[in-house]
Amino acid sequence: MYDADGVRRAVRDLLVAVGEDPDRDGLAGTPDRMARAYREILSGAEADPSQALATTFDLGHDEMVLVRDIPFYSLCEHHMLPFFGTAAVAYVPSDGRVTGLSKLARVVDGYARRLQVQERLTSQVADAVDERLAPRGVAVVCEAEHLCMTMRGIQKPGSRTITSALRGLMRSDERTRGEVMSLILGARQ
Ligand SMILES: Nc1nc2c(ncn2[C@@H]2O[C@H](COP(=O)(O)OP(=O)(O)OP(=O)(O)O)[C@@H](O)[C@H]2O)c(=O)[nH]1
Ligand SMILES: [Zn+2]
Repeated sequence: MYDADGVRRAVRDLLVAVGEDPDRDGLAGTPDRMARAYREILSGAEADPSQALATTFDLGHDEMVLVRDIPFYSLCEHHMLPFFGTAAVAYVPSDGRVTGLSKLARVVDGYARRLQVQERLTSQVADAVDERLAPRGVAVVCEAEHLCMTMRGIQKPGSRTITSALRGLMRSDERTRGEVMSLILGARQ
């Protein structure tokens, strides 16, 4: 349960702990701003993002559907610093049962808006599509920059992490896997 008052208090304490004056002009509203910002950024934690996939329809389409270049923003659970990039979600419908294209982006958003690691984000999206649509195969690929690796620590700006989660046909059938991976990764610079 998100506790906005608790976040305000904690941010005020944090400002003091880092040697700031929480009452100075620029900072007076910061605890409240951060409480509102975190409510938004972490809003996926209290949701079941897979519900977005409850709406399905029968289009009689049995070939692969791929939505790629879906931007996402998340917070790494180790440092609470942003990691952000793009996700691609592909599936091969069974019985022509498909979902709205925007719903795939909603699922990515929902699982990104919580304290995360990139691997879990990737597999949660794949599992949600797998469970809700019961497709013949699912592939999810996320590519992201982690600020904990670029603005601090090892400081490797420009380094990108790619994670994938494959289910069903996308995992077991070499040709399908090759096709989806080249569609997802092929056009990248
Ligand atoms: N596997 C994985 N690791 C992540 C992710 N986000 C951050 N990390 C890593 O989590 C690790 C935490 O390592 P620790 O040694 O506990 O923390 P640290 O001392 O801050 O580590 P450094 O970042 O190496 O300075 C680091 O190697 C991060 O790069 C993620 O999404 N997936
Ligand atoms: Zn981190």
